[in-house]
Amino acid sequence: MDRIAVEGGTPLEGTVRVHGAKNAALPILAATLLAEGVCVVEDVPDLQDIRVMVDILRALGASVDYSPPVVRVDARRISRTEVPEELMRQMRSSIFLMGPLLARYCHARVSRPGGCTIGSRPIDLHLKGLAALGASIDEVHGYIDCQTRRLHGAAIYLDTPSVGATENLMMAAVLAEGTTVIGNAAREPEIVDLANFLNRLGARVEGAGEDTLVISGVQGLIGGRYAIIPDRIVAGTLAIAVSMTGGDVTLENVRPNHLGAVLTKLREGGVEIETGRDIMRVRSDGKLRAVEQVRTAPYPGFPTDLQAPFMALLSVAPGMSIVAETVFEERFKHVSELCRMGANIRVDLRTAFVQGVPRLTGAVVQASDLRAGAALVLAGLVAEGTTVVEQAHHIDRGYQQFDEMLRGLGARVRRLSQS
Ligand SMILES: CC(=O)N[C@H]1[C@@H](OP(=O)(O)OP(=O)(O)OC[C@H]2O[C@@H](n3ccc(=O)[nH]c3=O)[C@H](O)[C@@H]2O)O[C@H](CO)[C@@H](O)[C@@H]1O
Ligand SMILES: C=C(OP(=O)(O)O)C(=O)O
Repeated sequence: MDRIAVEGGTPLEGTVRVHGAKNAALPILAATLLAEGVCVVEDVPDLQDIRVMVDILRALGASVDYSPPVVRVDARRISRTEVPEELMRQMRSSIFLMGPLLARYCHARVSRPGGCTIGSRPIDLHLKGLAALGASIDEVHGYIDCQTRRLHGAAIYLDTPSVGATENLMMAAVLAEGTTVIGNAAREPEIVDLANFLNRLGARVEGAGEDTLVISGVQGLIGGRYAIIPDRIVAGTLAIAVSMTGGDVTLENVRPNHLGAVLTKLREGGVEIETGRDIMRVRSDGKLRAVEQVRTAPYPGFPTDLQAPFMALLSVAPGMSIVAETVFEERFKHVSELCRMGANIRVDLRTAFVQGVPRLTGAVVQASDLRAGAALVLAGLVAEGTTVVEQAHHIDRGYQQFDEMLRGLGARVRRLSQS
């Protein structure tokens, strides 16, 4: 298992291009199954989860040419509608195969998906929504078997604005007979990206980015070419890193308007940020202020995926900051590791009280999941001495060559590979 070693104390300087968004690319690659022609998807990041999605598409019989950052999928000769269990288990996004397989082939057999262990992560909203669209669903021996004669439009209300359920149901509804209305839909930029991709192929999805989606089913989708949006979580992580270390970094290929809540909190913490349409400059002298309250929430709220990296920042911001995690019930696993590095954080249920300390000290710490791992690398960038982040494979699920990206900005970061 790889580890990442970080020597703290170097300000970050320079320019970096942010790669395409993992959380947009994954559902879009699943959606290529819906097309009757070839799809070419550009700016797909080179990440472990993407490789798993490519393996799944190939296992189903699609012909996939994967030359990062471009993926070409020809799904005209699908031979199988069951996703192999060993691939299902490797990531949460394997659940995205359900909607497209059902819509196009009237059958899908999957097991429960894997993914970051940040809470119980049920899939009840996916299953309830698919049932409303006309799927009959049986769950036995750990497998979920769904079939239908043809999906039909329905009025669906999501009890919580689940990103994954919104995407799965959108993909199922584009080929359903009639109109589907999804109420309390998620509004994340990745939802808009998926809707834009589907519409490029001839689907009729309206309202993406708002809380009600209206999807008018069509007979079939054609192929097409599409470029994925920049990864707002990678951009946010880098902006937080610069804010902590001090320095001056220009991020290219970003959409600052996707980062509203994060930029507000960084400015509150004393960081200077200039934004253009797809560029952002972050400047900091490394002297941060505590922020009163960070509360994660569905978009446009503060993203739960940046809660851990932001907590690394707050752990060295003088004063008391309060962080409330409202999206996932077990997303504080980085706290014990930050405390191992000298942070002063107390957790009460889903609220963390962070008392900023003057300095962190390097230690051997464990990445429990993707964003927790990134947070520990960020903490290492400002810690005295050496930090070794174990289980670095979690970080590779969401950041393309994170160590190299940071080295390019002057950080002293090394990957220690173990066979
Ligand atoms: C691949 C991808 O895009 N992953 C993102 C996606 O995950 P994911 O799509 O899994 O997250 P959801 O938006 O579905 O989850 C939000 C909340 O809804 C609950 N829930 C979800 C589905 C369901 O059927 N029932 C239910 O109760 C979850 O337990 C959680 O508490 O959105 C999360 C929230 O922004 C991000 O942290 C993940 O990075
Ligand atoms: C939780 C995440 O990913 P996933 O939903 O794929 O587990 C994430 O990207 O932070």
